[in-house]
Amino acid sequence: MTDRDPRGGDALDRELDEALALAKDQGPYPRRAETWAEGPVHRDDAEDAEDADHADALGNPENRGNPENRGNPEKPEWTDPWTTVPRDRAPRARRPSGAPARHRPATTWPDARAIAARAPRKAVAKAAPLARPLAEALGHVLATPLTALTDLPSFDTSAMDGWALAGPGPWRLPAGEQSILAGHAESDPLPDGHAIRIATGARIPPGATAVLRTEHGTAGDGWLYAAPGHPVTPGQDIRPRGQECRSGDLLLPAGALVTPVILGLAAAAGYDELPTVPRPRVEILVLGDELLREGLPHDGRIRDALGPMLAPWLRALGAEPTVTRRLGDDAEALYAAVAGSPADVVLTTGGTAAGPVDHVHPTLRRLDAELLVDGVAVRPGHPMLLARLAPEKHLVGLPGNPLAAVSGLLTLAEPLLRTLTGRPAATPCPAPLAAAVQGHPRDTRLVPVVFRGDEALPLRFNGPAMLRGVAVADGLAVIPPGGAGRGSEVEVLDLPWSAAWPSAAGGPGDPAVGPWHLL
Ligand SMILES: Nc1nc2c(c(=O)[nH]1)N[C@H]1C(S)=C(S)[C@@H](COP(=O)(O)OP(=O)(O)OC[C@H]3O[C@@H](n4cnc5c(N)ncnc54)[C@H](O)[C@@H]3O)O[C@H]1N2
Ligand code: MOO
Repeated sequence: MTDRDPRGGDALDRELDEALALAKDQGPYPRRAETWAEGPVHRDDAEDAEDADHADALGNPENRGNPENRGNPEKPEWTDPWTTVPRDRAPRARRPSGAPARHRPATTWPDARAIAARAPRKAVAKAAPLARPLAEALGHVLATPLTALTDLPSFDTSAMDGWALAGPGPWRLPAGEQSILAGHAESDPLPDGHAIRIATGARIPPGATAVLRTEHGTAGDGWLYAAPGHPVTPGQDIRPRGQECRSGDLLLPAGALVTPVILGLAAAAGYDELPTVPRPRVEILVLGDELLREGLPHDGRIRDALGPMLAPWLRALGAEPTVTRRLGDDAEALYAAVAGSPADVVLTTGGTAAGPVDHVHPTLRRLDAELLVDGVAVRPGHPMLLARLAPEKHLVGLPGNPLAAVSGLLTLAEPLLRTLTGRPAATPCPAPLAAAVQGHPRDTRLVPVVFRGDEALPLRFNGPAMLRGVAVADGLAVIPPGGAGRGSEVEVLDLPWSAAWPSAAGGPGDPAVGPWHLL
């Protein structure tokens, strides 16, 4: 960090000292040294100016800030990506005049995730497992490893419709229309040189050495002949007992999130119910007087984009969203809701910054909460926070801008819930970038991408207030401070449903794809 900072190490060291002194002065809030550990990053005028310079370098034809440059690709229009005020009218610093400076060093993005992952002192996963019928287990987390209760297949099985045969041909067929069908009990042994009709999934009779597919054999006059070009090899088209697993084999580790496929596998392996982790309960508090629950935006009011999105997303992370409450900008209502919440995790949206109706910090102070993360060096979403309200009760404060809230969800809520549910971290999934991505000088960026072949293609509509890019994304690329060139390998955070999108998004003509610019 120091290397990249144009102000030099001494200035930064001084700032860190100031920040630490300030932290001590602030008493119990924040109480954790972790919050300050990764200085010296804090918002100040100099950094605001850097943001502005950075935005200059990007250029942004999406932006209609400067009418002089409209439509001129050589001279991109400029706006401060955070305030969207054109440069000629933008103040150099975003801090409201007269407002006290908030010198809180942001936690680095990797540290923020690590802090969130180790925040719970006692994983909910350690509680006694709940046995759930398969029909109710979807989306829950396995409390114990899933071991096979049977061999699979549980008997030697015909893989094709045709004839079961014993030894080399031609083969004698039984008189009449005898067939062995799926579900039949074990049939009589098949003598050498004999064959019998068999269906896919039926038990192979004792003595049979292979299956000949219907289309590869000719039957007539009580004899079966293999068609020319289709010699029979021993074992062909027989699925031997235990081919997929033996009884007692480990099929899945504890901590796996139960998907539709896992329900199928568990049923095949003999389960009627699954041992699941009790889900951490999450209460969602949506803040903002401006938010509408229905209809079109009007009179400066906008639709609540987060209320509908968060509960299903949390469920996909193995949590139990108990209720979504819209509290407006009412400090007392927020205090009462957080103080009285019986949930394991309270998730707030909006109100994390320093505006006149941003009540999250004051509420946490009032509750004497332990602030574990107070701002993260990530774009979008830097005002996100994580607090401990009680030994086993946490609050994740998501910023109000919708993509910033997604960033907070992936940065803080996902690791916290992962630990609470006893799930392992996903294996990092690096992919080469299909286009260069401009970075923030010192913050990590999370940018929606789609996979095209092996490459991650950055999407447009990636501004903090936009969901249009992430709505069609396969994941969010983690762009390190300073940016990443075309072809450079970056981590891509998966979205729980990304497999549903491979061909739907990013095709020719999809406006979500390029030309790519940071918004
Ligand atoms: N002085 C500063 N102001 C701001 C800073 C800063 O560092 N200093 N950071 C900016 C950034 S970045 C973000 S992100 C926001 C975060 O603000 P809050 O968490 O306090 O969120 P709000 O002010 O309540 O809302 C921000 C924005 O998002 C809209 N919003 C809120 N909730 C929803 C929702 N459920 N659905 C759709 N849109 C929502 C809200 O109307 C605002 O437009 O602060 C910046 N300011
Ligand atoms: O605009 Mo803010 O970066 O967190 O969304």
